[in-house]
Amino acid sequence: MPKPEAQKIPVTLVTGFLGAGKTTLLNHILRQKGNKRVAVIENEVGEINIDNSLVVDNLLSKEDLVSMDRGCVCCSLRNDIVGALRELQSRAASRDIAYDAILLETTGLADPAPVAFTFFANSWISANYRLDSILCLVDAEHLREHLEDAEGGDVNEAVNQIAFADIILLNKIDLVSEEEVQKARDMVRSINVTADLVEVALAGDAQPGVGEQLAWDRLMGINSFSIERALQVDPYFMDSDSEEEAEEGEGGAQQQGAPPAAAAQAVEAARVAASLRAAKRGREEERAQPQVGATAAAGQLGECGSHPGPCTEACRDAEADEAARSHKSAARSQRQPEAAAAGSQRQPKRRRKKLHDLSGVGSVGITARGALDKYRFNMFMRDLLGEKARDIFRSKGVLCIKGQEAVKFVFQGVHETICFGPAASGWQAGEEPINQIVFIGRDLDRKALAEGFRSCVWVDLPEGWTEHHDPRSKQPYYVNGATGAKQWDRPLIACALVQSTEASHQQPHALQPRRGSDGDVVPAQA
Ligand SMILES: Nc1nc2c(ncn2[C@@H]2O[C@H](COP(=O)(O)OP(=O)(O)OP(=O)(O)O)[C@@H](O)[C@H]2O)c(=O)[nH]1
Repeated sequence: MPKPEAQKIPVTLVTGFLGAGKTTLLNHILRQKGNKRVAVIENEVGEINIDNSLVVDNLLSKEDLVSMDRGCVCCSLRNDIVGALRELQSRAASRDIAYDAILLETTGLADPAPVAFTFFANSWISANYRLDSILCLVDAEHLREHLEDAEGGDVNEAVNQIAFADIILLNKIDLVSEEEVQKARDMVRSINVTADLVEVALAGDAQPGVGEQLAWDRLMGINSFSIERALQVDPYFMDSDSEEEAEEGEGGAQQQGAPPAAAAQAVEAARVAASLRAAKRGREEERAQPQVGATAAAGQLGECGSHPGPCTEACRDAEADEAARSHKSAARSQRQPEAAAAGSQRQPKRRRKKLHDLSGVGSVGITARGALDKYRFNMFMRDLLGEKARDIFRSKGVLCIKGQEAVKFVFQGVHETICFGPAASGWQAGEEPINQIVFIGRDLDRKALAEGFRSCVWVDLPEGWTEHHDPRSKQPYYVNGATGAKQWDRPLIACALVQSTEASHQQPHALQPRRGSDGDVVPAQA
C-alpha cells in the first residue's frame, strides 16, 4: 500500500541566489523547531563547505545533517539527493527516530526545477517524501545586480529561483530604503505574481519589528508546492535531463502502487515523454541504418492531415513532440483560472537545459595555516572588493586571528557587503584553528587569490622591529629600535636588512594612511 500523502516526510526546498540568506533562514527555522525532529541537507557550490558548521549547532544531533559537496545539485547531483535521503533514513532508523521535516538548501547557483522534478521522477522519493514548498530568499540589496546579470545571460538562475518559488522571502530589507524595497518588490512581481511575498530582515542589525516575524508554521508543513504551477512557469518542467530519470519514475509508479493525483499526473507525463523520446530515438537509429529500417518505417507512415499525401518522418517526430506537449497541457488544464492568468504573466518561459549557463563562474577555496594578520587581511579584502566586488558574488570563511586564536571567526561577504564576527561556537576539541575561505564569482584568478590570502598569515617581525599603531588611522607602522627606522610596510624576515626608504624616515603620523580608517573588515575588538 502506498503511503498516504500525510504520512510522507515533507521536504522544503530552500533556494535563493548566493548570499541571499538561505543558511540564515535555515537557522531561523531550526531555532523554532521545538521538539520536532528536523534534518538538513546542505549543498554548497564552494570548494570548501563553510555552511555545515554554521547550521549544525541548531540541530538536535550532528547526525541530522547531510551534505552534498560534489557539485551543484541541480546539475549532476540529483542522484545524490536520493543518496542523502537514504543516508538520513538509515541514520534515523539506527536511532529509532522519524523526521518531521527535512530542509534541503540548494546552492545559490542552482536551478530549482530539476531538483523539484526529482521528487516526482524518482519512485522511492515520491513514495516516501513530498515536496512541501519551494522557498526562495531574495537579497533586497543586490537583487537588481543579480537580475541584470541574468539579462546578460551569464547567471540566469536568479530568475528561475524566483519564478519557481511558492514563498518568496524578500530579505535584508534593513539594508535598503523603503523606495528600494518597493523596487525590489516590483522586480520580484514581474517574475512571479502568484507566490506569497514576505518582507523580512532575518539577520543583521535590524530593529525589532523590521520585516515580518516568521513563525514555524508560516513556512513549514504548508503544502504549497503545486506541479501545475511549476508547469505554468516552465512547460518543460517534466522534461527530464536524462531518459533514465523519467523511466525510473514510470517503473517506480508501478512498483509502489498508485501515487497521489498530482504525482500520478507528473509520472504519467514523464512516462509519455520518455516513451515518445524513445520512439523518436529508435527512428533516428533506423534512419542511421536505412537498409535495415527503411521498409518497416515506410510501412508505418500514415497521413496526419496537415498536408496532402503520406507523412514524412519529420511529421511523426513533430507529432511525438506535439503529443508530449498536449499531455503536459492536459496537466496544466487542471490549474485554477486565476492562477492561469497569473502564470501567463510569468517570465521567462524557456526550454530546459542540461546545465545552467554559468560561463566563467566558479569557486576558489583556499586554506591557510597560521593565525591571520588582521590588518593585512583587511587590506587584502578591501583591495580585492574595491576592484572586483561585482564579480565576487560571495565570499565566506572561517578565520583564526593573531592574538585571538581561541576564537573561531566567521567571515561573510556578499559582493561588497561584508561582516565578520565570532562563530556561535568556537573551535571544536581536536579541530585545527585554520583559515579557510571560499570565493564564488566570475573570472576568478585562483593564483592571485591564494597568494593574496596566504600573504595575510602573521609572520613574526625580524629582530629589532616592533609594531605600533597610528593613533588616527589605526594603521600599523614598524619601528626598528636599533636604527630608528620607521616604515608602513611590514618588514619581513628575509628583508630584515632592507634599506630604509624615504617614506620610512618620515614620522608615521605624517604619512597618509593607505586606506581610510573606518569600516575595517576585521574589527579591532572582536
Ligand atoms: N543585514 C542583514 N544581513 C543579512 C540578513 N540575512 C542574512 N544576512 C547576512 O547575509 C550574509 C549571507 O547570509 P547566508 O544566510 O549565509 O546566505 P546564503 O544564501 O546561505 O549564502 P550561500 O549559501 O553562500 O549562497 C550573512 O552575513 C548573513 O548574516 C538580513 O536580513 N539583514
